[in-house]
Amino acid sequence: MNFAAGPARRIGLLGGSFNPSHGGHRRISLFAAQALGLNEVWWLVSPGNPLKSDKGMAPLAARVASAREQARRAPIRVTAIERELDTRYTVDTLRALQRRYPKCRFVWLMGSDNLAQFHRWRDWRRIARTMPIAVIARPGYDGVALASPAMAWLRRYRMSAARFKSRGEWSAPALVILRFDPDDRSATAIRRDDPDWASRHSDIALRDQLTHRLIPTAETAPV
Ligand SMILES: Nc1ncnc2c1ncn2[C@@H]1O[C@H](COP(=O)(O)OP(=O)(O)OP(=O)(O)O)[C@@H](O)[C@H]1O
Ligand SMILES: O=C(O)c1ccc[n+]([C@@H]2O[C@H](COP(=O)([O-])O)[C@@H](O)[C@H]2O)c1
Repeated sequence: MNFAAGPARRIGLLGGSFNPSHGGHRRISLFAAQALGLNEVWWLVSPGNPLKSDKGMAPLAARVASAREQARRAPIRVTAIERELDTRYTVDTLRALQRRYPKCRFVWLMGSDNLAQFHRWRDWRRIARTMPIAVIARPGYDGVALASPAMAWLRRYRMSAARFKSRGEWSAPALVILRFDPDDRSATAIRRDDPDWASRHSDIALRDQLTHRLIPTAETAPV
């Protein structure tokens, strides 16, 4: 990607299954962008969460299509770049992204449900040393996240969103907890209420495939 000379672009990375994507993803991304002073948020639609079974997981193309729909007209890029990078573990993905986009500054975004089990991720301390982390409060998970093994280690690196936003350079580890009017939407609830969501998105995915946009990378994805 070519960037004009000038200050580094500040990018939030939200990895997820997006099975399917929902308004909560959009809302937390826009909120994080505003609170942290980000230029963009990139959604990394995961080929497969290493801790989740494939059972009930819709095809990647349908999940990407649902994410595109949610990201419309927002400074959010939808990518399935892990497929292109051939990475599955976040630690590997983040290293590869930093190598590929040296002019970007990245912050890893996740909901507090993921902080609660972050200590189970491969090389999670290395992830924290690779880039700052911002955690978005999620109804029902904040207590368990704050009491989690990862939080016991991360809390010494905690800083306010205002301090983070005003910093020219970012360093890691750094942890920002973002609190806002919590959003209780979840993909689990959508799958329960609308089990056929993926078949509708398959048509969109097929059309995208025909126009060679099935799996957008960060370069090709629309802003
Ligand atoms: N309502 C929400 N509030 C805060 N964070 C959220 C919310 N929904 C999703 N996230 C975060 O967005 C990222 C991607 O989420 P994901 O695609 O797994 O959706 P989900 O709703 O959590 O799915 P599922 O219900 O299948 O677990 C994760 O870091 C998750 O914690
Ligand atoms: O790297 C790991 O060990 C790891 C373990 C669990 C989840 N992740 C990543 O966490 C992100 C959120 O996943 P999910 O399924 O909760 O939306 C997604 O990018 C996954 O690839 C990563």
